[in-house]
Amino acid sequence: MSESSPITPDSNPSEALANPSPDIIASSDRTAKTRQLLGMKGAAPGETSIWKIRLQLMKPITWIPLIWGVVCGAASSGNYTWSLENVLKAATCMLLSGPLLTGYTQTLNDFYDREIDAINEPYRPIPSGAISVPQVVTQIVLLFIAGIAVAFTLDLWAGHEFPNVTVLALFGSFIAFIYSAPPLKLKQNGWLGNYALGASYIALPWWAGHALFGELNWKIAVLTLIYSLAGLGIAIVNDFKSVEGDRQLGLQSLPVMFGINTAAWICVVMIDVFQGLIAAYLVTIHENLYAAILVLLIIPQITFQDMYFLRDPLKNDVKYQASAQPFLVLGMLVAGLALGHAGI
Ligand SMILES: C/C(=C\COP(=O)(O)OP(=O)(O)O)CCC[C@H](C)CCC[C@H](C)CCCC(C)C
Repeated sequence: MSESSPITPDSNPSEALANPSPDIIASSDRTAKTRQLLGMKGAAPGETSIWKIRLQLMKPITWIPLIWGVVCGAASSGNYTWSLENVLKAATCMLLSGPLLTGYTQTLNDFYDREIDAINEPYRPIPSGAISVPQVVTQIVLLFIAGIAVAFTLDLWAGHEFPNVTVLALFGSFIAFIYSAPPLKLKQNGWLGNYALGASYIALPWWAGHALFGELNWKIAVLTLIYSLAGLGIAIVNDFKSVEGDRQLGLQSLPVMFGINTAAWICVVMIDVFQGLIAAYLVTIHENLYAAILVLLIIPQITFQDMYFLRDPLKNDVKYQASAQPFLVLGMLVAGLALGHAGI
C-alpha cells in the first residue's frame, strides 16, 4: 500500500475486534436478531416473544426456493397471464408452499431433532426451552391443517375435477414426515434424504404451480424429477458444515460416506450434469434460445465451483451457495418458460 493511502488511526483490525465500537456491537446484534427471525444459523439466543419464536421455528429463509418453484410451474404451464385473479392464485399457492407447508416441515424437523439439537445446537427454540413441546405440536398440526385447507381452496378456485393440489400437499407433507420422523428418517441416508430434499424443493412446488394454471402431465413430472437431481447436488453442499457431528452420530451423509473431496466432486457433477441434460432436452424440443441461456447460466456455477467449492468445500460451502445458487434458480425459470413456450 502506498504512503498516501488514507489509513485512519483506529483502522487496526485486531484492535477493532478486541475493542468493538458501540456501532459495531449494535450492528452485529441486529444481524444476529435478523438471522434468528429467519431461522438461520448464528442466530441470537434469548428471544422471548412467542410469535417470533414460532416464526423462527418455521425458518422463513427456507421458504424462498419453494415459492420460486411455484413461479417456475406457472411458467411451464404456458397458460399464465398477468390478470389480478392469476396473481392472487399464484400468491395463494406461494403461501401454501412457503409459510404453510415449508413452515410445517421445518417445525416438524426441529420437533424430531430436539434431542440431537440439545447436544449440537442447544440455543434452538425447543432444546433451549423457549417454547414448550405441546406448543410446538399445536403449531405443527395447525400449519398442516391450514396447508391442506388452502390447497383444497386452490383446487376449487381452479375448478379441478381431481384435487391435484390437495393431493400434492398431502404427499409433500407425508414426505416431510418420513424425512424427519423415525423409523424411516430419510435424512439419515445421504442419497435418499438429499433427493427427498431436492425433489421437494424443485419438483413439488413446480407441479403445484403447473397444476394450478394448466394440466400437470408425466413429461413435466419426469423432467422436474431429473432437475431435482441437480437439487440433490445442492442439498449435499449443506452436509459439509456438519460432517464431524454427522460422523459421530452415525448419519450417512455423502461427505461421511465418501470423504470430503469425493463428495464435493459428486456434488458438482450432479449439479452440472443434470442442468446440462435439461438444456439438451430443450434443444430436442427446438427451444434453442432457452437452451443457450440455460447453458450460459451453468457456466458461472462451474466457475464458482472451481474458485470456491472444490478448493475447500468445508470453508467455502456457504460462499459457494450464495454465489452460484442465483444462477441455478434463474436457470429453473428459463427451463419453465421454455417448457411453457413449447407447450409441453
Ligand atoms: C426439514 C428440511 C430440511 C432440514 O433438514 P436438516 O435436519 O438436515 O437441517 P437442520 O440443520 O435445519 O435441522 C426440509 C425437508 C423437506 C421435505 C423432505 C419435504 C418438504 C415438502 C414440501 C414443503 C411440500 C410442498 C408441497 C406443495 C408445494 C404442494
